[in-house]
Amino acid sequence: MEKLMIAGGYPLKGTVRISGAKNSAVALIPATILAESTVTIEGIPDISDVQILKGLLEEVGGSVEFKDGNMTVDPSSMISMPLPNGKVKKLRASYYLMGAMLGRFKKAVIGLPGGCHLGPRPIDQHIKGFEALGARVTNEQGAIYLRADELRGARIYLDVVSVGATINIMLAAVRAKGRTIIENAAKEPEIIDVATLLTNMGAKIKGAGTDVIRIDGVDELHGCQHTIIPDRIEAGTYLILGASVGEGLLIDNIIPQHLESLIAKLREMGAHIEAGDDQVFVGKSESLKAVDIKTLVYPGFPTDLQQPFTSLLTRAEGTSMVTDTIYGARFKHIDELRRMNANIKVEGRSAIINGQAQLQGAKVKASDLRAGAALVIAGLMAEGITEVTGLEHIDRGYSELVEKLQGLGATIWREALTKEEIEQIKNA
Ligand SMILES: CC(=O)N[C@H]1[C@@H](OP(=O)(O)OP(=O)(O)OC[C@H]2O[C@@H](n3ccc(=O)[nH]c3=O)[C@H](O)[C@@H]2O)O[C@H](CO)[C@@H](O)[C@@H]1O
Ligand SMILES: C=C(OP(=O)(O)O)C(=O)O
Repeated sequence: MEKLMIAGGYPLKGTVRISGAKNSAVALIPATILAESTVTIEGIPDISDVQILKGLLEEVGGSVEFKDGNMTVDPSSMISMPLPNGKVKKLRASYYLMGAMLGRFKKAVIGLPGGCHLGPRPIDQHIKGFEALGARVTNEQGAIYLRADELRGARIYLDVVSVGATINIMLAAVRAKGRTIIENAAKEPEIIDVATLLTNMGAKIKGAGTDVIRIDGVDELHGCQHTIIPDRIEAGTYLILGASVGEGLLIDNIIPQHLESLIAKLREMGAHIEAGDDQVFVGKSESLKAVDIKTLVYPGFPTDLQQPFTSLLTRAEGTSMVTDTIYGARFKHIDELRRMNANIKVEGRSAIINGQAQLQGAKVKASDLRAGAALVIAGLMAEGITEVTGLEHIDRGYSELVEKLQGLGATIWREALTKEEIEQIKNA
């Protein structure tokens, strides 16, 4: 077990290249199950969620190679092996195995998903969609059993705009007989990315990226080659870092349109941002003003950037309010930021941040992935040394974090935990 050591208070400068999108990769990899021959995806990030999904595809008989960001999956000898326990519980996105296996094999047994603890993460809309397509769905001892004699296209209205449900229903519907219409669909870029892969495999999908998606089912899907989109959340994390402690940061391999809500907020704070085609430059910010943000479905401000953005707001002049309408309990990073001298209080779904605090290095714990990113940013802003534990969360979503930050001039390294520290974590 390791911790991150950060010597804060020094400016960062230079270019950082963004990896492929975690939240696409975790859906694209299960989607390969639907093909009858080899699928290659370029630009897959080397993160633990990806390694776990690779293992799960192998468990069901797939042959998977993952080297230099290219993942090649031969799904031809896969079988519908039940996956009620083990690795599936380690990540949220294992729920995409439900849609993909149901689409290909018309049956699946998948344990209820894990992932970051952000409060309740229901999957009722996924299940409603599978049932509408003709599947019988039961929950038996913590695993979801799905069976269908055949899948038939249906009109499905999502009661809640959900990225997960939109993608999962799409995965099953591409192999249903006839037309499926998903109404009130989510519009996130990752949905378009998954639809592009499926289309490359021979699926017929129209409207991905809008709130009505039409899918005409096909009998067979074939292998193909696909390049993943850049990770807008990783890119946003570095943009926030650039505004906090940057003296000129160039973020490379980014789609600026995917981050309009963040860029608008950073500009409103007074940050200097220049957006190009696939690069964004963040200049040194002398003074920053407080702003309010509210997380919303895309193209609103992403919930996944709310926590890193909170760290930045601690140095803004004035009082800011952060409201998370997607995951109202996504505030576990706040206690840790307080340990670092931040002046923040939580009221219901909102955090109220009184700036300008000079953060101080401290021993803190990442409770989830983006809380980890928030603490790394805070550590780089703080005076003195910050020690961050809970790296297993950060490793789920940030490829080569230490190397990328070192490349920008940060003093950051990983260190083995002492026996006493391991004991303390076990007893906590
Ligand atoms: C809308 C949104 O910002 N979604 C983010 C959320 O997706 P994630 O897939 O976790 O969440 P969804 O988009 O599916 O859910 C959005 C909201 O709908 C609710 N819900 C969802 C499914 C369901 O069956 N029933 C239900 O009530 C959720 O509790 C949540 O409040 O986290 C992902 C990883 O952090 C991000 O990539 C997504 O961009
Ligand atoms: C919460 C996240 O991941 P997951 O939904 O996979 O837990 C995230 O990407 O911010």
